Amino acid sequence: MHETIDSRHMNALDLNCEFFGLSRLQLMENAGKGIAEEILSRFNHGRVVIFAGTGNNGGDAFVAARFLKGFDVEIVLAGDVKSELARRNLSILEKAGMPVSRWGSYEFEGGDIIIDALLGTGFRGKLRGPYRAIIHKINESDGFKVSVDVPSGLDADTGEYETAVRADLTVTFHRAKPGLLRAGELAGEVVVKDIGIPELFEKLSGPGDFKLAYRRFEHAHKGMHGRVLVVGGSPYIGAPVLSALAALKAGADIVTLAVPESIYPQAGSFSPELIVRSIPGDELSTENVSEIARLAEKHDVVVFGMGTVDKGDVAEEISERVERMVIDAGGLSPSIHCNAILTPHAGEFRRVFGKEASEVNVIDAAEKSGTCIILKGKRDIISDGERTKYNDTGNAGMTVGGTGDVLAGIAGALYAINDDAFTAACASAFIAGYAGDLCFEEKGYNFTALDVIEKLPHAVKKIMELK
Ligand SMILES: NC(=O)C1=CN([C@@H]2O[C@H](COP(=O)(O)OP(=O)(O)OC[C@H]3O[C@@H](n4cnc5c(N)ncnc54)[C@H](O)[C@@H]3O)[C@@H](O)[C@H]2O)[C@H](O)CC1
Ligand SMILES: [K+]
Repeated sequence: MHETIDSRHMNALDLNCEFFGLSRLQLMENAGKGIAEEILSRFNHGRVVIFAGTGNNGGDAFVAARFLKGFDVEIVLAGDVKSELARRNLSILEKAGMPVSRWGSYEFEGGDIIIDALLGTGFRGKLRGPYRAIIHKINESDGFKVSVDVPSGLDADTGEYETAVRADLTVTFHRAKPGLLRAGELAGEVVVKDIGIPELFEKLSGPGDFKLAYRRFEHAHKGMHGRVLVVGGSPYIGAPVLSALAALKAGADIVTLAVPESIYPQAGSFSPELIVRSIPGDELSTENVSEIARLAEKHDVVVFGMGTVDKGDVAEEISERVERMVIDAGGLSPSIHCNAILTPHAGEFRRVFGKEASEVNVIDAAEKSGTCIILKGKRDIISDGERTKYNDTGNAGMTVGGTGDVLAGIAGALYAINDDAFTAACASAFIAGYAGDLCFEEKGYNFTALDVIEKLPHAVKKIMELK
């Protein structure tokens, strides 16, 4: 497990915890109690001045204040508290009669302990408003300075800062932030507090993983949200069509479906939303590689193999000519020469890698093949050899034919807009299963692959609305 966690991944983990039932209010309570514990282990009385910002960093300190019994605590707000969680904890203090002042109308006369809860992982850009002035006041005071999560003004990821609190102690949560390791003296003593996030929650894909991968740009032009080339079919016709439709519903702007001419008429008749191309021959072969590579030039990713049998050799040759692939079904091969996401189920994994489909073997196969593997199952296992996560979304209704093709299409759409295969793979496994769960809620187990595709936009909307 990594020593540090950056802000984006910490936020993603928070969202995942909430999705798995561990609320941010609970995390804030644990964070606040952790701050108080560190203070109580060093002091047993004194004047405490808490400088609080407008977000959850302030919220943590409002919780801490409740545990500082025997201390003379006062709160100074830098501005209107925006975070609902922080506001809830502030109103508890107000009801408890704790003095709360506003920076503008507050005379700072120092304190024994100064708690810096102005800015944490939500700090972006240049310091705005009164923050620079408050930080200077804090740094001038001779109280014992405790920074919540990170010294305010420090970029939690890069460690860069212009004006930042010079802390004696920094109490950070769950894992250290990369910026803290680069901040040298500035952060003072750094203590990492466990805030009760189960280890498995850090290994389970959740909505936070999807939000790390999915983006929609306001001022975008066609193609910016991904151009996916789906190549497959023969002997099966429907499979590559399902992947292509899934890529569209997962947000890709342009999806081209390329199939052997033997099935072109049928494959081309399924949907006007797809650009359909015919490749010479009854079935795919290595002779088609130049044609496929030419088509791939206008696309960000090639999704290959759905509806084919035993086309690993074709996949290998394509992988020498393109940047990025998603490979499924008959296209699976252990020797792919480009960045790729492979989506085998247990049987396919045994066939392709000649080993049992266990977590250890998936990690080993991903490492040796230099690819990212999604081993599909009741619990999907996703690994790029270095990082490994699971996905538990989905249900028994997804054993119906075609859901694997749907996952391959989704992975194509997300890999088209993410350079990191692992990020795209975790997000794909999560949203495919989540869409299946929404289908189950509506229809029970007898839904089909087309139902999952139809549910995708709704699934994405629900996840992106989560704050
Ligand atoms: N899992 C955890 O680790 C938990 C961490 N917690 C704490 O939450 C903060 C992050 O909270 P967030 O609300 O996302 O952001 P901040 O409080 O850090 O700041 C946002 C706040 O500040 C304003 N702001 C942002 N940049 C600037 C700027 N340049 N100038 C002025 N103001 C700025 C912005 O408008 C926001 O209102 C984390 O550090 C932990 O302390 C959770 O409480 C528990 C779980
Ligand atoms: K802080």
